[in-house]
Amino acid sequence: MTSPLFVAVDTPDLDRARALADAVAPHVGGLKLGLEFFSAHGAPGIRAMADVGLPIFLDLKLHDIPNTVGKAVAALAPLSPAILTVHAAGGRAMLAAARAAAPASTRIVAVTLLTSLDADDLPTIGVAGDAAGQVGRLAELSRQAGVDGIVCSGAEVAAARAAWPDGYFVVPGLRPADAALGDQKRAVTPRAALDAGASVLVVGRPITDASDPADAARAIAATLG
Ligand SMILES: O=c1ccn([C@@H]2O[C@H](COP(=O)(O)O)[C@@H](O)[C@H]2O)c(=O)[nH]1
Repeated sequence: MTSPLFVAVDTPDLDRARALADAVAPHVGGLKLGLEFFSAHGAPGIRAMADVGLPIFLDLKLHDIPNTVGKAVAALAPLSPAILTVHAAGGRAMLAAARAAAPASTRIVAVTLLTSLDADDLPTIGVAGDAAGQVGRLAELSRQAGVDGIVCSGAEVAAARAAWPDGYFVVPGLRPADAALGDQKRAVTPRAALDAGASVLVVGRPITDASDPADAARAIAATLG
């Protein structure tokens, strides 16, 4: 079975990204490339990373008016990402435009509430209530808009799975028990997220900042088996 573990290759250095990907490839199911890498290398960089032979998760978190997001998704289609992110807060029409513009082979997943935010942050961004409520509302909007799933933290994925049994749930902000949180605030372990119903587990710095990234990826993968 394909591993649900995707490594977040967050670096602007193409040689380092490629070396990291080659090192961890035997232990992961895919590569997540986001704003840091894409801003530095664009489409040619994504093609270079696709040569590793793993599915590519393009985490660009698109958030704009429906026409702009639809055209951006269409422009990205030649890269054939397995997963592409948009922000659920862009609204129903934007989500539907993203889904309509993507190839069938690309899963469109909508970011609900960033895992770097917690209850203290919610009033500062105009959200009343708690994280679970906000994720639940945006998950339902995403489902109704016809996208494939959502991005949420491991703390919300069980409820999301219960409400949307065939949804595709991407969970970042994961940390092995002894790992530094960094800027993540709603972290759980990769195993806990998998048990709660995650489809994809995203792990970055606990692997990429390790002295031996391949061994760190192998150790996390071993907890999932
Ligand atoms: O809510 C979100 C959405 C995306 N991310 C991305 O996942 C990785 C996490 O990296 P770590 O080093 O494991 O913290 C990173 O690329 C984020 O852009 C997220 O963390 N939370």
